[in-house]
Amino acid sequence: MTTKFVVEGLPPLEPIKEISIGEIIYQSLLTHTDNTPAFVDGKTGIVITYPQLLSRTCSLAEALRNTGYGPHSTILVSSKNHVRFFVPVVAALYIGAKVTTMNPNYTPTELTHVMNISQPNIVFCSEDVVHKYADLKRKMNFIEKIIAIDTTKSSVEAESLNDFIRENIRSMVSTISTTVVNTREHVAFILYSSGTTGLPKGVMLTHRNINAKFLIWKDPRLFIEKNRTLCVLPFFHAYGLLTTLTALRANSLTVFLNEFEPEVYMQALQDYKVTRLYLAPSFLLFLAKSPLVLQYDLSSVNEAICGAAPLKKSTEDEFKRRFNVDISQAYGLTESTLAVTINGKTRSKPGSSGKVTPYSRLAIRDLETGKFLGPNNAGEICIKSEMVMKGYCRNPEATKNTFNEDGWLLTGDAGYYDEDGDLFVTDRLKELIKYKGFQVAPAEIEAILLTHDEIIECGVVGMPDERAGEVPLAFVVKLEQSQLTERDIQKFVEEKLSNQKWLRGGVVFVKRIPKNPTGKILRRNLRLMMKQYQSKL
Ligand SMILES: Nc1ncnc2c1ncn2[C@@H]1O[C@H](COP(=O)(O)OP(=O)(O)OP(=O)(O)O)[C@@H](O)[C@H]1O
Ligand SMILES: O=C(O)[C@H]1CSC(c2nc3ccc(O)cc3s2)=N1
Ligand SMILES: [Mg+2]
Repeated sequence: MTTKFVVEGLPPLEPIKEISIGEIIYQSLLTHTDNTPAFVDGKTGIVITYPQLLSRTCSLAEALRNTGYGPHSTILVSSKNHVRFFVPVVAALYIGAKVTTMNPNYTPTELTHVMNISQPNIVFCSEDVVHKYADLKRKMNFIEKIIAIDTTKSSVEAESLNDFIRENIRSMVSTISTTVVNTREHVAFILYSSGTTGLPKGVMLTHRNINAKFLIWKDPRLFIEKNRTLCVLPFFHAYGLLTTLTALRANSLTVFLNEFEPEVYMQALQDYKVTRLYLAPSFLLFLAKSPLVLQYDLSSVNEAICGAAPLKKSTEDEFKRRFNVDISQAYGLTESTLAVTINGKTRSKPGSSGKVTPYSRLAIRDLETGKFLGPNNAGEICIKSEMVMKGYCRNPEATKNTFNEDGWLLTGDAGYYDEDGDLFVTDRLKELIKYKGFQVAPAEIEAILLTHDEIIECGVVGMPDERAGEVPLAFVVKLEQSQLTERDIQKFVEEKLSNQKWLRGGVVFVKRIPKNPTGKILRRNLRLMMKQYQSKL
């Protein structure tokens, strides 16, 4: 296999050590003796300090060991963002248990799908979803115990976290001997991809994957290490989980919110003099456009990090005018422990997702021949990295289909890199619309629709058509008072895009576009809406 047309990552500053992330986090918590907060609930002001976090995680780890849990176990954390969310996460990592997380808003059907993948032995959840897991426990014999993390009251179905710890150790401890693991093989996390295209898959990330991520976040060429972070992203998704775990390792402050309430978000940003914002395009759009933002002091912010989906250049420019901060765009997947390219402090080009990170390599593969292409040629983005997953949990078939014969991760995304090695992500291959042999990118039509003043949100999918194969169909959320018609919108697109991209499938006006917690369009849900629309044609 030629190494020609492979983009090497930034040379690493240090080698990846063979120590568990439980030990790495434990060592950094030990150094943090002053009574400063690790987590603050941005809405209630409730705090857990670093010394409290150290004693709770060590005590819970001991209690888990005393009840038979260890490197053979899988521990589930399923809760809305909470000041104690990371207590079971870190305690599990100390004892070498695998950590899996799930969206507490999942329906029983969705939970059944993901539970059968990771098969957790013990569930740490918020009190409001104990009943869901108690129902599942009656059907799934691998679930042994349920512990509620946000209450002091135990119930028949779930012990409180404090009761579980108190009943299983003699006294609180603030030291632990963490379990030694084979960091290249031992799974640290089983995390679910966003379920944008198909049903979520259980991505297995090893301790070595996470170690590499920690080192990248420590890299002064890319990020400012010490920070005060505001995170409204869900801790149960890779983005919120891994970036917050990195903040813990760096002994930084994480101010979190449970949901995105604009006034609360802005007040927290100002009150806690937040320096780093983790964003997805939908939040960034609000910060760039909303008049509310201008009523607050934004001067503390010196880093804005955005990934997950394409970010329009105009939005990036508007944000920069307001915050006077360059956005660090990043590209990655759950399967690559998130970002493998980062447009970090050494900012390269607007609209680019930046340069390849240390410990990673990137190539662009021709869709027909599979051969790697040179600069400014679009094709499938392929990744090799110390951060690439071990595989999909209990899904060897999907794992095999996700790598090529040389072990490159096939991302399913289309893009190109320029002569400086800066990556530009153009679309997702799985979503391309096939109109008479043309490949039409939904994101391109969506970007045009969003330039219309009366269109708030939109999502484009390919509708089956016996003559053309597929035709673009747009779901549109328009301003309440807008008189826009289907034909107006079709003409708007016809004036701006070439023939194959016209909305021959039509336009459907809807109240909202289905999105996942990081603001990505759930196209498989759009396809279900399309089927309902088609049945009425
Ligand atoms: N900077 C970016 N620009 C464009 N797209 C991005 C960017 N960062 C991430 N993405 C998109 O997000 C995807 C990775 O997201 P994630 O792993 O959360 O799940 P998903 O791929 O959206 O869902 P699923 O794999 O379950 O269908 C990438 O494959 C890419 O399509
Ligand atoms: O890992 C990082 O460095 C941070 C910087 S921004 C980023 C993101 N990558 C993805 C990939 C998929 C997704 O659904 C969200 C994000 S945010 N990760
Ligand atoms: Mg994916």
